[in-house]
Amino acid sequence: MDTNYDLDSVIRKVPDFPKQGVLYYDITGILAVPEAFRYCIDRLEALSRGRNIDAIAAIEARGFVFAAPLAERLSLPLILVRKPGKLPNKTYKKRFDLEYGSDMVCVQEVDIVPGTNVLLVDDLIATGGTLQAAAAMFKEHGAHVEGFLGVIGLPFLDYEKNLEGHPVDVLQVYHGE
Ligand SMILES: O=P(O)(O)OC[C@H]1O[C@H](OP(=O)(O)OP(=O)(O)O)[C@H](O)[C@@H]1O
Ligand SMILES: Nc1ncnc2[nH]cnc12
Repeated sequence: MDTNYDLDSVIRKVPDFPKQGVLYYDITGILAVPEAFRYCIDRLEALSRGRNIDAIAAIEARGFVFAAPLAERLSLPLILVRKPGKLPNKTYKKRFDLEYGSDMVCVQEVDIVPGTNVLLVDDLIATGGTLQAAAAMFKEHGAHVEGFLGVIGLPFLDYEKNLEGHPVDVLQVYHGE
């Protein structure tokens, strides 16, 4: 593993996107630098190894980018948690509030296997609302949530409170402007 890559140096900060007053943490700067991207996947892998995980659940869209290589490295099934209207077949749905709006997460019914332990992965955790809704959907249908992983964490938006009860790990924390 590359030791201690400075992720902050490649995360682009964009004021007032997607709306006034939001400082947007843009992970495309990570993806543009192969060593930085590899470092993220190495770290996420190290945080996941040795745990009792049966599947990785990835949150659309930016969460897919990190969860997919992680699932492949761990040889675990990858479950896509998507926005409405994107998944075929029967789906479960859950509405939630975002830092900048509200949205809904969906998963194919066939992808939730009762009794399995699922690790939920996203690029950024702000309020935790997205992961909380996704986790509720898995739990309501009999799966266990093993924990949450993110690349960026914004604890000033209270995700620690909203996701309490399960381990939450992030690689880079920001404490606001
Ligand atoms: O912790 P929360 O307050 O729920 O916010 C975090 C979520 O918001 C962003 O997704 P966004 O809806 O912007 O979608 P995208 O990944 O498709 O760009 C981010 O990728 C997380 O999924
Ligand atoms: N400040 C932020 N930057 C990037 N993605 C986000 N998702 C929710 N809040 C965000």
